[in-house]
Amino acid sequence: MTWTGRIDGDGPEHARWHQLVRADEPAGRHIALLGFASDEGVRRNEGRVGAAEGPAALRRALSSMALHGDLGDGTVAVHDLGDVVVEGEDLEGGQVALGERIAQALDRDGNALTVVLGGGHETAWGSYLGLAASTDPVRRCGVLNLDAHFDLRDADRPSSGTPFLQMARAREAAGLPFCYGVVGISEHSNTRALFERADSLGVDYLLDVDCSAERVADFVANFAAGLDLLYLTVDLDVLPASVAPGVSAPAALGLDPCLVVAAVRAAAGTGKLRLMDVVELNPRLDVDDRTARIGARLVADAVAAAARRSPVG
Ligand SMILES: N=CN[C@@H](CCC(=O)O)C(=O)O
Ligand SMILES: [Mn+2]
Ligand SMILES: [Mn+2]
Repeated sequence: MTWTGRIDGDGPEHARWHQLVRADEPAGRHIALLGFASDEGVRRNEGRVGAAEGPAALRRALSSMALHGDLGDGTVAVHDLGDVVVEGEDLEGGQVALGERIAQALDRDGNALTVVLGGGHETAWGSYLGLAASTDPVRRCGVLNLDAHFDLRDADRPSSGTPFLQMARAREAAGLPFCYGVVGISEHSNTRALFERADSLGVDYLLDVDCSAERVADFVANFAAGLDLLYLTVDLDVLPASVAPGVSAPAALGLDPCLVVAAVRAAAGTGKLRLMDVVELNPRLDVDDRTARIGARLVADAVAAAARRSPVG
């Protein structure tokens, strides 16, 4: 765990993440952070590996960011639970371990938000396992994905391209609805078969070319309206390649970062956000840590919003 950086002083007015993140279990209200060091999903999906180094790069980018309000004065703690590491090709074992750690984090008294630092988008299946193990099944959960891709691939084995089809099938097997929304879909990066699968599953989506501040805010509000709990998953390839070069599949167009910030804030602003992950950061491909920095910024925005709110049950 590397939490180091600039120090301007000890008081809350100088607070930065590296000064306040702790590894011991907090007694009161807190945000939990957990890394998923995994390359195996992207490797299986024929992508460019390196996402296993994502959690460390996101922590480095968060380290010197300023903390305000209840986070800055330590009233709301940030608890770093370390990393779940995928050993060799055992992605499934890693996802089960991640799910167990997430469920424990979500079930701790005072947990305001749990944030997972990926890993490729296979991280999302571990996130789902954790949410499903922690949550009363009658509660209405929704999965909101900010992504250029549906990741609804039907493949021989799980990968970074399959997590949301895995969720759809698990929900169907349990007799539960699957509420899945995606903001930022690129027509050119998803085949007709994937659009047809999305339609057959009743997926709500907003195309990249149709995203404006108003439409993104409306989409998130409408998606969350009928839900009790929200899980937000952010694939950094939803951003333009100039903003997020450090991903396996950079976007030719992508969403303006202000729109992605607006979507994250809208999701956190519903008061229903319990779990978030940021995925697909590949530090080997990054330029000046640009991708890590915008990923950290999105985490920081969600964490700040969660710290301002009462815990969601
Ligand atoms: N998580 C990755 N999803 C994309 C990758 C596409 C690509 O590599 O070009 C997908 O499988 O569709
Ligand atoms: Mn993607
Ligand atoms: Mn994805």
